[in-house]
Amino acid sequence: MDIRYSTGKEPFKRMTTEELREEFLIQNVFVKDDVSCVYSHVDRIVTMGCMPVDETVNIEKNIDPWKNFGVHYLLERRELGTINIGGDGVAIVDGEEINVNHYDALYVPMGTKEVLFKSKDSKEPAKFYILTAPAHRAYPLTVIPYEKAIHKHLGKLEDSNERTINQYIHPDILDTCQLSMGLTHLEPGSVWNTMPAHTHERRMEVYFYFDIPENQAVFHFMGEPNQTRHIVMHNDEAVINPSWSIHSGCGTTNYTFIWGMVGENRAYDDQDWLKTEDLR
Ligand SMILES: O=C[C@H](O)[C@@H](O)CC(=O)C(=O)O
Ligand SMILES: [Zn+2]
Repeated sequence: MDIRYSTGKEPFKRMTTEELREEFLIQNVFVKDDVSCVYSHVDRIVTMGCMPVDETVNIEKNIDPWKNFGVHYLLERRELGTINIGGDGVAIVDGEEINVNHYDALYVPMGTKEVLFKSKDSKEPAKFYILTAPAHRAYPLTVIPYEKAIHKHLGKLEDSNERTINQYIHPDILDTCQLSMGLTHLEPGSVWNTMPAHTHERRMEVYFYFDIPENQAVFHFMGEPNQTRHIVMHNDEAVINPSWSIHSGCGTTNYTFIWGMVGENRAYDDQDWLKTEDLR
């Protein structure tokens, strides 16, 4: 398993492009009939991708629960959230088949012994983007269809940031131990996400960028507000943002991304807003 031990604010200032990418960038998220897995020591979040095409795929496929997590199965002491950005799919959770169609999310509680994913049509495979984090109790297994998410329309075309924030795993929808998750879609002509930028000292956040056409990219900005660096993101790539880091991107075109947070609280609005004029 790919393990990231993370870095502090001071060494961050001196990191090269390669070092930044090795530490924070997650590539090859979706591999046919396989599961990718990156363990970050930032709040112990694990970022995974599962793209079942011809097979029914067990999320533990590339995991040794005892060696990697010191438990007997992945979710013994963890909760899981996933959003399917591909074709319609099915999750099989401890034997129960659950439809998780395009743009639907699923929350799987701590204590779940087995999670399998499959696609309804191998010509249009499902793509399950997954986050898991340490948990202390089991909340109910919940499907959050796209229609049930909270849809927040924000920004304006004049500021190049007209977008819809779709909150799926959010306190107003369901309880979780620490996971929050949602999907933000930018309108054509809008390229900036999360501007004005913010940090949230109490939570870390992973961004997963997709719907980026070939030969286009998103410049993801991170680092302390007065020490920003960028990572150039291509399609289906994720980036780990520690709590002290801003996380904001500008694309060469519009795009979509999934954000996921874990840490101290789940209050979405507990953000430390920054003045754009103070960014460096
Ligand atoms: O803490 C919240 C997260 O950074 C994102 O939800 C922000 C976002 O999707 C956006 O402004 O476009
Ligand atoms: Zn944030």
